[in-house]
Order: sequence, then structure tokens, then C-alpha cells
Amino acid sequence: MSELNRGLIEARDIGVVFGSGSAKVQAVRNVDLTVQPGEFVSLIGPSGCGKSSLLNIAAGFVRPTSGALTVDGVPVTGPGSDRGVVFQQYSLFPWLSVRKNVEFGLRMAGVAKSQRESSARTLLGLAGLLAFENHYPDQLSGGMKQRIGIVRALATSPQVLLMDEPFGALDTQTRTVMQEILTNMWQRFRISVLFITHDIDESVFLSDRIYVMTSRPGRIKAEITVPLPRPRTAAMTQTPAFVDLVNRLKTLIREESLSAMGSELQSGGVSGFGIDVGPEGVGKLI
Ligand SMILES: Nc1ncnc2c1ncn2[C@@H]1O[C@H](COP(=O)(O)OP(=O)(O)OP(=O)(O)O)[C@@H](O)[C@H]1O
Repeated sequence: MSELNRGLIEARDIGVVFGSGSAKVQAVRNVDLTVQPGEFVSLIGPSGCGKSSLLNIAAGFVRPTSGALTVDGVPVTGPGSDRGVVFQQYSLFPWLSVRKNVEFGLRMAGVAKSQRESSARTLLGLAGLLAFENHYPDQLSGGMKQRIGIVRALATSPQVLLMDEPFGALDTQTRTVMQEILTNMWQRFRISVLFITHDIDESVFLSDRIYVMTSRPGRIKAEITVPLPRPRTAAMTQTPAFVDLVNRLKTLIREESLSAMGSELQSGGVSGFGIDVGPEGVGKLI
């Protein structure tokens, strides 16, 4: 398989159950999803619908209770350097300098000192952070820390980047800049991205395709191709195509959030809370 054809993520009939007995939680049910090599795909849905569980399965941190997830046809059974992961919490090592943080995965992989230094410097330069290579994480802003997190995840040249609310802790301006930096890095590295966000505008701005999940147990409610050309620009966020799609997605998520709140209220003994839960099937929108 050539480099450009790598990074195919395929999840088939995934189910996730946590706990047992009365503490049993069915987090995810019958989820099929695909990320094509080089594609940017977002996963959105109401809180607690199982987005992080799916991403953690792809990362190899959680095993599915049923079904399988493969990367380039190989079942994921644990973490691996073919998949970079970025979380909302910065998870940098505070006792290591910026460059040593970026080098960490390469050091674990046995890459020679001079080579890992030069790879880390190249990546830090691309992210505009070379001047900070000898700083320590607590000397940096949140946006800078998250840029280092992305650079660190890319350092081992993974085929897949898995991102769980990576910009959730950042202010709106920093978040916008980070979205542009991520888009540039993604285009440069031609890597597959599976991205979780609660920010619907962000999912539309960044993605080729978006999966919308139902409330728990999470299933795929809709799969939507974003009809915007690339490169994406800030001006596009004002276009009718962008605004209409954001509104459609908000409606889909709102239906699910209401249905989740309705079931919680009903299971708590509150009656007369009339909510139409809607059809069970997966809607396919273009
Ligand atoms: N290790 C665990 N043990 C027990 N239950 C868990 C565990 N991890 C997740 N859950 C439960 O599984 C469900 C799905 O959680 P998950 O974090 O995957 O959802 P999410 O969509 O990412 O949520 P959010 O949007 O709020 O971050 C939730 O009800 C959660 O409480």
C-alpha cells in the first residue's frame, strides 16, 4: 500500500458496554464508520453519546465489546505509533522542554538523537514554534501548548490523527487560528483525521464528512458530506451553504439532546414530558 493510500479507518458494528449488573452502561451500539485515507471526518453528537469511547477504540485505549475497528485492514488491539492522539487536556510532560516533548515518541521508537532533533525542529518550525524549543510547557499559552500537542502527535509520522475536543479549552480567537493551523498541517501531511467536537461550526469548517450520533446508546444518526470547496476560508463561514449546514446539524443534535433529556426525566418518574424520539434508522444526507 503506498503512503497516500494509508490511514483507512473502518469501524464495523461496534458496540461498547461499560460495567456490569445494575451499573451496566450501553455506551455505543451498532456503529459503522469509515475514514478514507487522507480524509478529515468529524464525529458530533449529544454529551455522553459515546464519541470519546469510539475515538479511544481507534486509539487502542478501549476494546469494543462487539464488532471491530481496523486501520489499513489491521485490527486495533492497543496504542501504536501509526496513530497520533491529541486530547483536550494538553498532556505535555511539564519536566521536558518543548523540543524534548516533541522528540518523545521518536526517542521511544529508537530514533537517533541528531535525527530526532532535526525532525522536531522541522515540525516546530512549521507550527511557528521554533523560537520556543527550549521553553517548558508552563511558560506557554494554551494555544501554544495545543500546537505542541499536535506537532508531538505528528512527529512519528502516523497515518491517522485522532483528536478529542482538542480546542475545547481555548478561547474563540485562539480556536479559529488553531483550526487554520490544523488545516494547513493536515493538507501538508495528507493524514486521515478523526475529530471530535461539540462546536458545530468547527466541524463544518474543518471536515470533509461529518457523522452525527444519537443520544446514548450512540448510533450513527446521519452522515453528511460537507459541500464546501478547499481551501476553506474564514469568508466561507458567512455563506448560505455553511450557515444552512450548521443549522441542519444543530437541529439534528437538538433532537437527540431532547430525547436524552426526555428519557432521563421519564426514568426519574416525571410524566407528561411529551417528546418525539423520532425514527430509529440512520438518515443519510448529502
Ligand atoms: N470507563 C467507563 N466506565 C463506565 N462508564 C463509562 C466509561 N467511559 C464512558 N462511560 C460512559 O459511557 C457513555 C459514553 O461516554 P463517552 O465519554 O464516550 O461519551 P461522549 O459522547 O464522548 O461524551 P462527552 O461529549 O460528554 O464528552 C457515558 O454515559 C459515560 O458515562
